[in-house]
Amino acid sequence: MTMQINLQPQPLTRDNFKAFGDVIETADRDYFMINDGNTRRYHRLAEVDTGPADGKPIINIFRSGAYDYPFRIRMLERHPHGSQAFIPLHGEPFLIVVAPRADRPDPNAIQAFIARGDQGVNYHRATWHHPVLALKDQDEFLVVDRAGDLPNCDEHFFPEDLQITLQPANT
Ligand SMILES: NC(=O)N[C@@H](O)C(=O)O
Ligand code: NI
Repeated sequence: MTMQINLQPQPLTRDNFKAFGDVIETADRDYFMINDGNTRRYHRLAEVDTGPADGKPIINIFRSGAYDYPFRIRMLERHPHGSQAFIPLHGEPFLIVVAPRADRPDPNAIQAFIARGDQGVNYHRATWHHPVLALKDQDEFLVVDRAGDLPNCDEHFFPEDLQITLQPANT
């Protein structure tokens, strides 16, 4: 018998995402002035966690195709040795699907969010998440994560009789 789980994306906020990571945004965030009063510094919105010894923080750009929604979530992944941040480069909203850190993702604990185009996310180390879910085809994201010798991407595929569906966001 197929078990169905429907995910309805909710607006991303600092509070509703804090179990999974950080929201990178300027809205309602503290800042201080630098550069002789010409620049606001929104300081330390998130930290880059590079985990064990040889980890190095790296900066990447992901250019991603967009899926059609509703979209079936067949797997989640995690990075056990470091954080991973996604910052949209073109002001486009995007979707996020996460589950709490655990040996395996709990399907009943999966949550979906929609990020505004002026929000990014920083997944904390080992947070289960779906690979980037762009809403606009070929959208680009600045991605800050970890390079190192240790394998840093665990994938978990859900059983075929578990149908997890990510619904379109109410925009
Ligand atoms: N594998 C990879 O670099 N990308 C994923 O980690 C992702 O979260 O999109
Ligand atoms: Ni990832």
